[in-house]
Amino acid sequence: MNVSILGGGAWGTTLAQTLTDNGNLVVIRDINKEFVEKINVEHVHPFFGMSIPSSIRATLDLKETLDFSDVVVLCVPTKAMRMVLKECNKELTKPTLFINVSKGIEPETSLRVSEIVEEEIDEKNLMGYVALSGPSHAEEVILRKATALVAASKNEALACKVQALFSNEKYMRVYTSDDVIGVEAGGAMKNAIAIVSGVASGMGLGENARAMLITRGIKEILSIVLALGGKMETVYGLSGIGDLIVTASSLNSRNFQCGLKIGRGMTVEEAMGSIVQSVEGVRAIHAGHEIGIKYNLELPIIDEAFKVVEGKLSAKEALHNLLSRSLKTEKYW
Ligand SMILES: NC(=O)C1=CN([C@@H]2O[C@H](COP(=O)(O)OP(=O)(O)OC[C@H]3O[C@@H](n4cnc5c(N)ncnc54)[C@H](OP(=O)(O)O)[C@@H]3O)[C@@H](O)[C@H]2O)C=CC1
Ligand SMILES: O=C(CO)COP(=O)(O)O
Repeated sequence: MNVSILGGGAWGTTLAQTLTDNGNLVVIRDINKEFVEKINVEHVHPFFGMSIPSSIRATLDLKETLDFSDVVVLCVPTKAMRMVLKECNKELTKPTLFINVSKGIEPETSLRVSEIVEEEIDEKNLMGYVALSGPSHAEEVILRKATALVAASKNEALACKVQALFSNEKYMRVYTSDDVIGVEAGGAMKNAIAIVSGVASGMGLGENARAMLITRGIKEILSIVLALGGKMETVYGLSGIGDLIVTASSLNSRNFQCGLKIGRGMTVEEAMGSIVQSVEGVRAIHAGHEIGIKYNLELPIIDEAFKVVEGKLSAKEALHNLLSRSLKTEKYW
């Protein structure tokens, strides 16, 4: 098959390799001329520097990319998603399958990517939508290390199509799901908790504190996913707890690194500015806080994290607030 990828950063270029390994032809569109040249001329991954298959082509031209295929992988940061989709809708000439691999919630609207696609892509241009997510550091997938993902769609046939497209017996196993909300919301909110976990490490708190924040963070992710209409079982799966495990305790995670820097004393702006690649979690903290207000959810960790990223509270004060809450029975739903 021909597959188009929008966003040739760490993840987009890595998935291009997997798709190529599976016998597909891939064109990547990126706005960064340097990345495009690295892929086309040097045949190397723009971030990781290792060789990638020479058949992968990159271009700055959106129309050329959309004309290449009726399967489009969305891999730009969520903050750019609406703008990119608006541009796509103007150029599309056929019904297209959108596969979203970005993990975020839109800042101003708190919408998930499937909702942005519905708003921006005309019905005549939309074949369907699949969210593909799970514990998958690009740094490992580019080395073809064993990884599992979940492909979620309201349309079972399309979820199966994406499962077949990305699965590779040597290193990639894809499951299907019908819970788009659960996969998208869990994938976004795990980034919020990964930042919190990084902050705890940066403050010099121990592994006990990190385990506490991750475990109680799962409760908050669950509350958000259920409030938005997702399923509990999805939170327990690859896109929820699975991705939280890989993100909230790894230096490969940009979100964890961002938290680490905040915990060591950088401002949020300094921490974000020092990481070249996309960090989605700060916006996820804002979105989680807003969703909590809208649905009247108890989200102590996310609410304290919100005050920290807003500069209203130090991480130390936030920790004190969390520890001094009224004592209660442990409950998860
Ligand atoms: N890295 C990983 O391991 C994984 C990442 N993800 C998710 O994938 C998404 C992308 O992450 P990742 O690839 O790591 O991020 P990167 O920052 O590495 O890449 C994003 C790419 O999108 C481009 N881009 C930014 N804005 C626009 C725009 N307006 N129009 C077109 N292209 C744009 C960037 O160009 P420029 O450099 O010029 O800004 C860059 O090439 C995120 O949501 C992330 O959570 C999911 C799974 C794994
Ligand atoms: O989502 C990821 C791994 O599954 C990547 O996480 P970071 O964006 O924190 O690097």
